[in-house]
Amino acid sequence: MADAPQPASGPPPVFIVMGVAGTGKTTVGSLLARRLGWRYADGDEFHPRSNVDKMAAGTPLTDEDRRPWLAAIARWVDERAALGEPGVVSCSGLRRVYRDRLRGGRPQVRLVLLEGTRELIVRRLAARHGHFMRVEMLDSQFADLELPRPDEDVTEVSVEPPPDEVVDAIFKEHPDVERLWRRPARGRIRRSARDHRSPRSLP
Ligand SMILES: Nc1ncnc2c1ncn2[C@@H]1O[C@H](COP(=O)(O)OP(=O)(O)OP(=O)(O)O)[C@@H](O)[C@H]1O
Ligand SMILES: O=C(O)[C@H](O)[C@@H](O)[C@H](O)[C@H](O)CO
Repeated sequence: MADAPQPASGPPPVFIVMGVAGTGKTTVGSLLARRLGWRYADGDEFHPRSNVDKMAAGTPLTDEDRRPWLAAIARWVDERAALGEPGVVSCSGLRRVYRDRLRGGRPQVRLVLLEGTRELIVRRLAARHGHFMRVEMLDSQFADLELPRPDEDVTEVSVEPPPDEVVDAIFKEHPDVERLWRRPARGRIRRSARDHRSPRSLP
């Protein structure tokens, strides 16, 4: 991180973008990372195959199923710190115990919860194709969701506006990241033809 001003101490920030399936974690998380020039990792990539198969078959995950997945995401956060790099990772983070596990001993973690009504998310999931997580799973996701209490210091943002505005709302609550941690437009200069395509169509 040669050209970003370093804060007084501690590892660079890592955002964990959370929310029930279909709230836009991938869409918003990857855009947030792109606008900051940071690395993005998708929480779905950390699931063991057995979890993906289970979700695809329409069975909600249990605490036990989620344990190795959360551990793998926590490892990614720790790797960022070891490299001295910031990052963004998505993770549903539905229950408080999961959030505590992810942020425990990691002061650089900033939790962001994406929020939308069931009706809005149903509409978006119904319009999304080719994803293992189907709209039928949404009720179980809302059932597991434990809304953060004020002591958790979670940034809650509505996903009703378009993705760019959702990211603006996150920046508004974290004004230091753009000022201190935005990386030069490396991604923009080198971005591939693929990145020039418009994002997945938004309903
Ligand atoms: N702010 C937004 N406005 C309009 N459409 C959106 C917005 N955010 C996401 N979408 C659309 O909603 C759908 C779900 O978004 P996305 O796949 O990013 O959610 P997700 O939380 O990552 O889902 P999952 O947890 O199942 O992986 C996608 O089709 C996406 O294009
Ligand atoms: O916690 C969970 O129930 C799951 O991990 C899901 O939330 C998925 O990771 C994802 O959000 C679906 O695509």
